[in-house]
Amino acid sequence: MEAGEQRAEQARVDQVEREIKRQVATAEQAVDEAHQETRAVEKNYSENASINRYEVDDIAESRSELEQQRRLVSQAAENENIINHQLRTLQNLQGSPYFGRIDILDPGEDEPERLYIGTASLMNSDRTDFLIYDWRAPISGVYYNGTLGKVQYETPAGTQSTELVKKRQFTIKDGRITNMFDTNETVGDELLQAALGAQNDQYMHNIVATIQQEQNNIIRNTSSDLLLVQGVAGSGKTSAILQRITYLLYHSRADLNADQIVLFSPNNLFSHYISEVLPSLGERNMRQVTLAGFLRRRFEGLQVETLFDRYEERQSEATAAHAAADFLESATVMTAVRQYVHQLPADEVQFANLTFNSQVFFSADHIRELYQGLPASLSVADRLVKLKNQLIRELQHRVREEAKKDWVAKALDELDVQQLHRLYGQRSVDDFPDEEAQFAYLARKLAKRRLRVVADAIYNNYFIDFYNQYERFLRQVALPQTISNRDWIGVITDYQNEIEYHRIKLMHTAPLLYLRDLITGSGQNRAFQYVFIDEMQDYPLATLVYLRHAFPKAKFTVLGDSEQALFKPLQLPQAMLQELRTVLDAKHPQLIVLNRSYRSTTEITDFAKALLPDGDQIISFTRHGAKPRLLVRYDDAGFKQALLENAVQQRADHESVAVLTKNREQAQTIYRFLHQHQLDGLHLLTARDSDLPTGILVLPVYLAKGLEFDAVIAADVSAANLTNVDAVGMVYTMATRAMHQLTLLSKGAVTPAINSAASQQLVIEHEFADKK
Ligand SMILES: Nc1ncnc2c1ncn2[C@@H]1O[C@H](COP(=O)(O)OP(=O)(O)OP(=O)(O)O)[C@@H](O)[C@H]1O
Repeated sequence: MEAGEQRAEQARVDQVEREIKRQVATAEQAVDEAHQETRAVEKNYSENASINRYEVDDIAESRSELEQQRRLVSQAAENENIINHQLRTLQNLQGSPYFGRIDILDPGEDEPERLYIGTASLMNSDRTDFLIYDWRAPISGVYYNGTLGKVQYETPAGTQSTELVKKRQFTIKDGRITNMFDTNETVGDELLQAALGAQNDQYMHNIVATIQQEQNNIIRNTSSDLLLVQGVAGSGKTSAILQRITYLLYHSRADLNADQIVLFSPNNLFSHYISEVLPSLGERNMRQVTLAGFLRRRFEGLQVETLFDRYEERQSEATAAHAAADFLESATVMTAVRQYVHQLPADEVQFANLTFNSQVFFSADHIRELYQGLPASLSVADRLVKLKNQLIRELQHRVREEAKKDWVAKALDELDVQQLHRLYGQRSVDDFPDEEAQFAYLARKLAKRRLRVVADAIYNNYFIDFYNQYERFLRQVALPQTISNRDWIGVITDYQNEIEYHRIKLMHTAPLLYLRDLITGSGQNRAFQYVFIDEMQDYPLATLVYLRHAFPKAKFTVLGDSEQALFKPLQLPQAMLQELRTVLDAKHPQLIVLNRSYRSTTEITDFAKALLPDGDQIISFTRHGAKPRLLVRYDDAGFKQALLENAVQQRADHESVAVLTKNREQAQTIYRFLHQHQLDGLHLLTARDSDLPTGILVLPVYLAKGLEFDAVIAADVSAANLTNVDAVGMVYTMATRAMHQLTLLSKGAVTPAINSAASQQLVIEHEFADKK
């Protein structure tokens, strides 16, 4: 490119940088002012709120004044938030204001228009012109999708046409253009190379400057209610959905906010790993939850087995147990639940006593009688609503009776002045004709307050024993032939025992929750508009059916890589789409397949793809590094020595080195061993951890899902250690976590999962004990 051209572009960058600086200064001042305003109204509010309300003559008036002040506080805080957000967005632009330029010639125009594209929009000082267009603006779609010539792009007003006459890409660092070129492709590999080589911390980066065309299709898809993304490891699935979230938030600002989006992420570490992406784009984070967290909230009081616990257990379980789990995790079992609830006879409902002060308040028999008195033509859920209303009416009656009892008079006597005032609520002494009326009022209020626990219990459906109900379901469900009656009895007994100890296995969670929700007609959240599920290959179908039920209004974006399935056999994307389409009841499903892998060097990807029977479809990105190494040691001491040497060596070269193991126990053993040698920055990561430090991290492979590290040491890939059918998925997942360097360690003969084609991609080193 001509030097003059670069000078002209640099001059523009300088001008834009000056404008950003000016706007940052204005925004900083506005932030200060807004902050002071918030402090002032807060101070006013807290001073007034702390006045003892009972000393104020007119309580009602003081309340409404306080309410008004509270509103002022929240308005001021909201205003401060908005200005802060604007400041952050401007600061993010500083130093690297844009990365692309498109010149477009609209129909009927003589001169092309020049548009610059960055992470956010920026207007000039008199707000007449865009200096930068947000990458999510409709016209920016042309940058990612279009090659030169006639192009179309989507806008809220419909499809528009234009002509793309130039596409230019920039790398701008600290306000200097370090690289710029014109291109006809989506985003040049050169830029991508630079971006991938520059990952230098433990956080995921936003990929906005280098989004690839097929990723762009994921990001800008607004028409599908089920978007299934099947992508090989490191193909940018997670990156693409994070960009998609910011895109959706940008486009539906008026009717979508971050609280209406939920991302199911594979583990707590992952949340930390991606936490920087959205803020770097000026967006608030969506809600994030792990499956374990979601279930924990729905099973309060029970300890729910996690995916990881299940995985650990499955390694040691007999195959008979697998058949039962497979059934309980299938969509079939969910259909059976639906049918069971639909036909649930009144005498089959497992009612429970409602108690108050350890005494039966409403007996199960009484509740059943009420239920049986309701029209059988109603659905179970509708009948329950009516039953609850009846119970509430009875409770009100009981409150009146209870108010006459001695315990109430006694409790009233014991109240201090403040408590008494609170009991009066809106009323005052003068509102009552005589003392008797006053006492009756207070007694009723007190009784009502004490009996609120019963009201809550009614409201929360505590009068049905769902654990028993589910057991009844299990006892009558039609079993597939793969499960013998004897094994099934074992499953039920195990379930009962677990409940006894306040625990529940993961395989029971979806059918049990579904059963509970269908009976009570609850558990659905209609506010959520988008549900994202990452690493979907680890989600049982039954769980997906349940999530569809729990978020009935949401569009689903489901991402996965069946090759990384640590828990189940491989499935083809098309078959998966069909299956999901049914279970998620989707009207406009779409499948997008990503075959290009960006994370790892060509050498690592070539090894990983050779592991898979259909690995040919994986396209490695051309970024070269050292060949992966396989070190085979035939005794424990040699193995440990190799591990230690490698960990130290890799750490000298890299920020993050992960030692990945098959399970928790092996991670602990390795950690203890390395710990004895006092390695710098050594960490053992567990399912509870949510911080992802740099250094040498020892963790089981399932906790590394979705993450990436500069260097990976896979320990141990011996045949003795990796015997299961899922050994291939395991080695594949371990290998594809590495960005730059991969070392495999084997104690003894190597697992057959590393076949001869894969072995050819390795530098192999054997060392026998007697050689040393
Ligand atoms: N268009 C892109 N531009 C720059 N970097 C990219 C791009 N796409 C992906 N990457 C990088 O490739 C790496 C892998 O991306 P990501 O984690 O999104 O892949 P994934 O498909 O979710 O992987 P996995 O399934 O293995 O967890 C990340 O470092 C990401 O920043």
